[in-house]
Amino acid sequence: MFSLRISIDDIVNIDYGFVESYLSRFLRSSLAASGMKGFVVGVSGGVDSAVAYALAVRSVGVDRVFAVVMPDKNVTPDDDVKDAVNLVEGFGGRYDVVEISDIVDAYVKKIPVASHGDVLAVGNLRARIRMCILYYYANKFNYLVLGTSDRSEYLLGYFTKYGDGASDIAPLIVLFKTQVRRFGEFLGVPQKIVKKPSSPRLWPDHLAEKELGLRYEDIDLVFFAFFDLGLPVNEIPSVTGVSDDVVKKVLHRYSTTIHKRSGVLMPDPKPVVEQIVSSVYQKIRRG
Ligand SMILES: Nc1ncnc2c1ncn2[C@@H]1O[C@H](COP(=O)(O)OP(=O)(O)OC[C@H]2O[C@@H]([n+]3cccc(C(=O)O)c3)[C@H](O)[C@@H]2O)[C@@H](O)[C@H]1O
Ligand SMILES: Nc1ncnc2c1ncn2[C@@H]1O[C@H](COP(=O)(O)OP(=O)(O)OP(=O)(O)O)[C@@H](O)[C@H]1O
Ligand SMILES: [Mg+2]
Repeated sequence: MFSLRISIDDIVNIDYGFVESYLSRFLRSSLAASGMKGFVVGVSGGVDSAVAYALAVRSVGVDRVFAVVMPDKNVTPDDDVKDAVNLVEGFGGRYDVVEISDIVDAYVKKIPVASHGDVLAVGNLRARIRMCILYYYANKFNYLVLGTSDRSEYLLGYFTKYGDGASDIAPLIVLFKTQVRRFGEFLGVPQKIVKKPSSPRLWPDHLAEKELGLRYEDIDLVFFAFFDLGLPVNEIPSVTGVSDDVVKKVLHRYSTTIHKRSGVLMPDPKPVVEQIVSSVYQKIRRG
């Protein structure tokens, strides 16, 4: 009997030339259809935004991409700012550095219930402040906000709702995190960034794999087996070598974050509309 085994190599060893031409066409045609003039992107010094930036520059030209580096001096390592700036300067790109700690402090001071001890709420606030700043640039320059989310983070719901999860266009959503790293190498993103452990930097020493209690290699194997191969959950451990506990943990994250990938919860307008329509018909019948 044939027994299927897959490893992370099956996922990461793909044709990145094909991926680039597919995503570049997508960026160019979406930009043309939108009537907007370019892309604005938050560049953090991490791999996702570096790859999104490099892809955009190679797709539409460096003059149509603006990078905004938005450190918070309380949580962003200086090295991240240097990596972000070096990346953009390496492409000859335009950028601003906007330090956000005063903005975060102003919110915390003004909101009666807020305190810096609310680690998650303040962390998410940082992500949402960055979103507001990016949309300022988008409005001002008639640009689209380029999202940086990869498929692993998206399926895990590992992003701030209406923070880094909010954008106009998100090309990397087709690639798992492990693939984004390889794609970064292919696009010429510096090794230091490609190899940097993922971190949202929403609080000091915040590391993605530590917070999740999961490794991206396992996450990507599980999602690939479940969504792309369509395997039943109980077969995933033997096919991927990922333990049953980890498989369940990954899929639990997916199922508890469905609200992050759907629109705003809205009631069906029909019952209210029907009342109005029936009174209009009564009026018509009465002449
Ligand atoms: N069932 C439901 N239906 C509709 N809405 C629902 C809901 N359950 C919660 N909500 C809403 O969603 C909110 C919770 O979502 P959210 O505010 O996003 O907050 P939450 O998911 O709790 O936190 C964000 C997570 O994403 C991670 N993150 C953030 C930013 C960047 C990155 C990165 O990888 O770089 C990672 C961060 O470390 C943290 O683990 C609730 O406060 C509530 O408003
Ligand atoms: N200091 C920052 N300056 C500018 N943009 C930022 C900053 N921190 C976060 N962002 C934006 O929020 C996005 C989400 O952060 P996230 O940490 O997931 O991505 P990353 O840092 O690019 O890569 P990684 O997930 O590997 O850390 C970033 O890609 C970037 O667009
Ligand atoms: Mg990061």
